Amino acid sequence: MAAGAPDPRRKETELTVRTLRTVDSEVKVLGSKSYTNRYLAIASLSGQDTTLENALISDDTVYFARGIEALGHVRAEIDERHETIRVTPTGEPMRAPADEIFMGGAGTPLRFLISMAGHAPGVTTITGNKRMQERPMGDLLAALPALGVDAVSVRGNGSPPVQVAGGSFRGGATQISGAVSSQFTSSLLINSVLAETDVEITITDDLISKPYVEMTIAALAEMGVQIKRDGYARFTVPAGQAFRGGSVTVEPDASGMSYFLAAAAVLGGRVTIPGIGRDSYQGDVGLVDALARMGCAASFDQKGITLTGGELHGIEIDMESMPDVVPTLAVVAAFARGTTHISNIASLRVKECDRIAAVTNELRKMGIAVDEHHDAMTITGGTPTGAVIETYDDHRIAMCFAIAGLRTEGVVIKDPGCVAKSYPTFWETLDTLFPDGKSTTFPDGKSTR
Ligand SMILES: O=C(O)C1=C[C@@H](OP(=O)(O)O)[C@@H](O)[C@H](O)C1
Ligand SMILES: C=C(OP(=O)(O)O)C(=O)O
Repeated sequence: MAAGAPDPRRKETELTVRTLRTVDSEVKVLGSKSYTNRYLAIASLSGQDTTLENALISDDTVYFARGIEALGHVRAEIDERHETIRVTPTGEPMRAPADEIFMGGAGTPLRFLISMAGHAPGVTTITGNKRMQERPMGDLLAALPALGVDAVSVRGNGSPPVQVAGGSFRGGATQISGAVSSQFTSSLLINSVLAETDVEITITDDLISKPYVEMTIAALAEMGVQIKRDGYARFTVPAGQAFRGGSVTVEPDASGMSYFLAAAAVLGGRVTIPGIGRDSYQGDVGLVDALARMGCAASFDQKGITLTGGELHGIEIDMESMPDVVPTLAVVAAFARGTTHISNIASLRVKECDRIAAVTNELRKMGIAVDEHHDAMTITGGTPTGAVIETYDDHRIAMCFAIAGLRTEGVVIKDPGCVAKSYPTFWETLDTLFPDGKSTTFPDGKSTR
């Protein structure tokens, strides 16, 4: 849905989700956050005029567009109505801005910008909101000096604010841990393209969230840049490659899609998402197979992805490669017969909130038994009851519990506007599932539209 006048619900303190008997809808979801971030980064380094079509225009991508512009070498023109972002060189070289760059809660953009600032002569200071100032950057900061870039955490705790001394991104060989976030590796891969010499990146342990690195390599290839690799152990970025500009089209967001697939799963209805298929590099498409294992029917064809709900039962699943859809699957598991064990998800503890703790707390409020482990969650399905859901300034907690509210009476979502991080039109899209076009009410029962 094209962004029109901003949805007034973004400013509410809480909303009650209306229940829905069933669903049979085609849902057009917004463009991918991860692809939009990658294309923005690559376009900004390319020296070419580049237009992103079907771009995600949300808090995170707007922070990134403004962050890139702060380095002085490009303009990023956002056209919300047409869902495009046009990146054009200003003709000026990159340079560290005098003011610090504030990136809000945008984790991937902030991590991409740290390495990018390595190309900007002078000292760039990059910070974010309160939660961002707790999120880890240390592995990335430790990997940059070997390439010629000094980057430090101002408070010495590995989190923003970060200061980057740029202008001598030489290249060479570096090492990085892949255990905390794949975004560090993606940040190095993208920004190494402008290094003076080849860059060799050795991953010192097991890389998590691998599909995101595949997405980075695919986005680079689409824009003319090749990466050499030895599996996930070593990547080489050859120097002196020419970028392709022009226009790129962002595919629908697989994490955003998850909420509407979950609606089909919990309501026993059917939802089709056009414009995305099994061949996507977005690892979150894997949720479709997970929901099929839980009893839904899935099909991938020229129409896109269709999920039809069925008798739900619990499963055992390792979700290391699709962390962002863990909260979605956990909510579906609350309605399933038996137990669902989700493993290998320690990275959820350092996202917009501690998502293992948040999902555990909020499902328990709905009367669902959850065992919380450091890197896992065990959910025993049942009949969830209505509750007031805290969302912890985390878009994904708001969106997945909204789906619980389609089936369970009395689910109130606090701070519904937090969806703007990745899905500003979420509530409007949810409206489209309802025959009367209204998915929410104010807590006094008055319809919002
Ligand atoms: O590269 C990306 O676009 C992302 C990588 C993932 O992070 P981790 O690699 O930290 O798991 C994911 O959670 C995030 O929403 C987007
Ligand atoms: C973890 C997320 O984002 P980021 O790390 O980019 O802030 C997310 O969108 O779920």
